[in-house]
Amino acid sequence: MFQLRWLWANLKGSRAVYICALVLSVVCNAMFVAAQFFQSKIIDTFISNKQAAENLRDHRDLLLWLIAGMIGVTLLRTSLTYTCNMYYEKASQAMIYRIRTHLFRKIENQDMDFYDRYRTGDLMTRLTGDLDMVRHMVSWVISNTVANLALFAASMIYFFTIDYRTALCIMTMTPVIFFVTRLFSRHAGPAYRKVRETSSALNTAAQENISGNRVVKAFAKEDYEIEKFRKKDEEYRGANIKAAMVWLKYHPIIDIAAGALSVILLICGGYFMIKQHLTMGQYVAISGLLWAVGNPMRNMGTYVNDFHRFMASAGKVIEIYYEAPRIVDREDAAENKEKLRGDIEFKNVTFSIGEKKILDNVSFKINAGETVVIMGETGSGKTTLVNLIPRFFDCDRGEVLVDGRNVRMHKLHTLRSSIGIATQDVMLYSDTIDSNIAYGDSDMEEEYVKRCAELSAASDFIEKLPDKYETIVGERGVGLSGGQKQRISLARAIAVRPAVLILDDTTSAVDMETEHYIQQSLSGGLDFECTKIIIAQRISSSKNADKIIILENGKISDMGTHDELIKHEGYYRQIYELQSGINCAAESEVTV
Ligand SMILES: Nc1ncnc2c1ncn2[C@@H]1O[C@H](COP(=O)(O)OP(=O)(O)OP(=O)(O)O)[C@@H](O)[C@H]1O
Repeated sequence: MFQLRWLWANLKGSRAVYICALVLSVVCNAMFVAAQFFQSKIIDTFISNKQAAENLRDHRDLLLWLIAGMIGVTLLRTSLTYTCNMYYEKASQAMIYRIRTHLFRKIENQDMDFYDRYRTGDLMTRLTGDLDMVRHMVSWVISNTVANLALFAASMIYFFTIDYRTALCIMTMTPVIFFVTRLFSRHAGPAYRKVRETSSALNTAAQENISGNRVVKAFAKEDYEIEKFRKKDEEYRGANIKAAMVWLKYHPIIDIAAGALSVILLICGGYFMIKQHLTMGQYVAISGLLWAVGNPMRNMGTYVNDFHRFMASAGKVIEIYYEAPRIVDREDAAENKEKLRGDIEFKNVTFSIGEKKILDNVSFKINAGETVVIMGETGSGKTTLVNLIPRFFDCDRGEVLVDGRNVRMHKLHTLRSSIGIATQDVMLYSDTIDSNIAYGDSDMEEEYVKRCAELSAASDFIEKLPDKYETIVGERGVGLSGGQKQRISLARAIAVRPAVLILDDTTSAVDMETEHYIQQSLSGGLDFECTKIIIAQRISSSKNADKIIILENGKISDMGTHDELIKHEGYYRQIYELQSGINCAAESEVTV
């Protein structure tokens, strides 16, 4: 079974501790039999024996030894059980720590399309509930199954040493339990897979609702969302009930079979006692240990239940565990230690998502230090185009070159750390503004953080906040306006002193005056050289650009400077006329 082999592989480093725990667990359970052995000796020699009084007088030492043995075994068992549980806990926690860290690293290093395929709620379920189930398997299910099997085996061996006839009668119930458990196991698997699926859907619904609460409120759709969540909750409840019903259907049979053991012992044990195959002490010993045979039978269902829960959860964890990103460093990638310059070239680049062609034969060149504005209708492929530069995606045909080298031949870390991006969808971490700007660089000087905030026109509003740069901005920057969040995001992108600065509609939510200030800062205020690629819709952003690229349905329909583009009919001139109120055609007629 792959899941179990995977568990074993992940126990690396803690295997010795885990095996010790398993052995201790077997020893502890076998000790129940030892205690019963001392008890049966005491009864047979000092209670039910015809010479009990003489034995008590003549063999008092033996009695004391037997009592000491009983107490000693119990004390030893208790302390060993404590050690054993500690070992289980240590091994399982170490294993789950390793898996969790590995999983998180895997998720962090996935390609962009991974996040389209998996929903956040589902990934969270895998990292929490599913992992907990894996730990439960190691620390509880396996340990208890081994303990119960040891208890069952030790008791049965003891019964056989006492009287094989009585032991065989007790054993008659074993095939019944085995058969019922197998039948139950076959139905439990699908039921628990369904529980797992519905739990993930429930978590996703909750997560999406919490993070999208503002949309819900804006549209006054609380009732609609509550109803949607209720349905998911109902499905989850239904799946749980179904899974429980599977167990409840078989449980009475197992319970009856385990309960029948007492009747069997009463009838058969009584008969063999009359026939003098069994002494009173032996009968009491078997009777006293009957729970050790009955309980494992009863518990079998619980373990099978948990085993199927584990299989469903482990399957989900393993899926991510072995998920490999396609965009990785090539072995022959250049070991470029120096900062990139920022020359960019697209050579006949074509890129599709599924069957849909997003970029079609795109070619252009940007020299280091230039400012290039990309414009085009919504959905024309602007974001996709800039996403190819840091290799968020790889193009299907053609080449994307940075500093004259194909991006596939750069080390990913070198490439991406040379690019600063302020994305369309601003994400601020639940941390201080200072930490959001100096993202991941705790050594960044406060003065430099402030300088970046100034350049992005963020310092004025930050200074007015109660804790200034130490103000905590909530998840996704709750408490800040869209424009304020955009400016912090821009400061974060500048702070890495990138060779290429990509701004994807970063100033769409700021007023014209602030936008003008930001443009001035970017063109003359940066203390480092960088190529600026700006996706924008406003002519004010593109007027002074070295180059403007117009995208239409994934193709470059026009390219040039502002002055060149307004000279002829096209998308840019249309936008220019619309935004400035100037009619270019009429003006040129007047000039002529
Ligand atoms: N993950 C995806 N799966 C499928 N199609 C996608 C995906 N991402 C983008 N697209 C499609 O690719 C096309 C280009 O998207 P892109 O985001 O690059 O456009 P855009 O010009 O930046 O648009 P906007 O101005 O609205 O941001 C769109 O038609 C979009 O539907």
